[in-house]
Amino acid sequence: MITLTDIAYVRSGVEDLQGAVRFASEIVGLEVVDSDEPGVAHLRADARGHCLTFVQGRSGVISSGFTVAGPEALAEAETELEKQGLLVERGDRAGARSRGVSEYIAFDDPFGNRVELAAAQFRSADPVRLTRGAGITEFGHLCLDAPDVHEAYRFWSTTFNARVSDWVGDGACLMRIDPVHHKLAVFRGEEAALCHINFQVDSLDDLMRNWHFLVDQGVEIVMGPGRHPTSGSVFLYFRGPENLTYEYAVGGRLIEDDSAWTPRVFDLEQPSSIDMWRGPVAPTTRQRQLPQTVPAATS
Ligand SMILES: O=C(O)c1cccc(O)c1O
Ligand SMILES: [Fe+2]
Repeated sequence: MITLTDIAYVRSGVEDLQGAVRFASEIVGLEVVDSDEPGVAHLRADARGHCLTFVQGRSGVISSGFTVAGPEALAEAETELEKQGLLVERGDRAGARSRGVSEYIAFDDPFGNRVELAAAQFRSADPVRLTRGAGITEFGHLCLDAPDVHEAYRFWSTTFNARVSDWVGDGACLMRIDPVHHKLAVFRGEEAALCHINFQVDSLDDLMRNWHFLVDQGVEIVMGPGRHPTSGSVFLYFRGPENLTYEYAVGGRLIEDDSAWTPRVFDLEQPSSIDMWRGPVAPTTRQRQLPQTVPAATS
């Protein structure tokens, strides 16, 4: 079993690099990190050197990154994944540098979501300079799509240390890899995709201020403000350029004692299973997974 220690980053292809960066910084509030790579832009939310990277090119998610404990754990993971019959690619130096990690491997999950594991993600000792006072505290979770969430859970819980915290029927599997209620979620979708990327904010005031700010800026609100009965967080989903859905959330339960927690199943047919305040539920947008047409190591 491979132990994931944290989520690390999302890497996304965008046709309009400037537009994507402008939205992520001026609207979402992330810090733009200096980059000397042409056609590549990095954004920062927390102590991670960066957690969101845009690569000029075809629109769609390129990969989702996680960390393991170190180089030995990464080598073991590589062996383990190959033993399972997965095609594992070793990242090269340029790829590692671009990801802000020491070394990494890449593979596709059974549904075609590109997953990367890093031995270490570089931290930055510089204070985060959020572009506006959005109150972002951290990259909270990432959510992938797969046609069968139970099958997805079999993969994430047998190959990795992911534990289901709650189900929303056959529609969503919310998984933890540490006490945070979920850092990884899989939603039912027709094909592999990035459903959304979550940033935690400091307070309910931040979330509500952000909501008004987004509305003022003409940003499409996908859903919320609402409250998830599962994690208990207050959320707001909104749509950025090229179908990248962002979520701000505040709060969210911690599950400190694994043995004391029984995953709950909420009825997918009930709107209150996603928003216990029963706000309007809009279809979420998703960023489709780009096929790996070039070796992952250089993409
Ligand atoms: O926080 C949650 O519980 C949650 C539930 C459904 C969908 C989500 O994106 C969530 O973050
Ligand atoms: Fe979420």
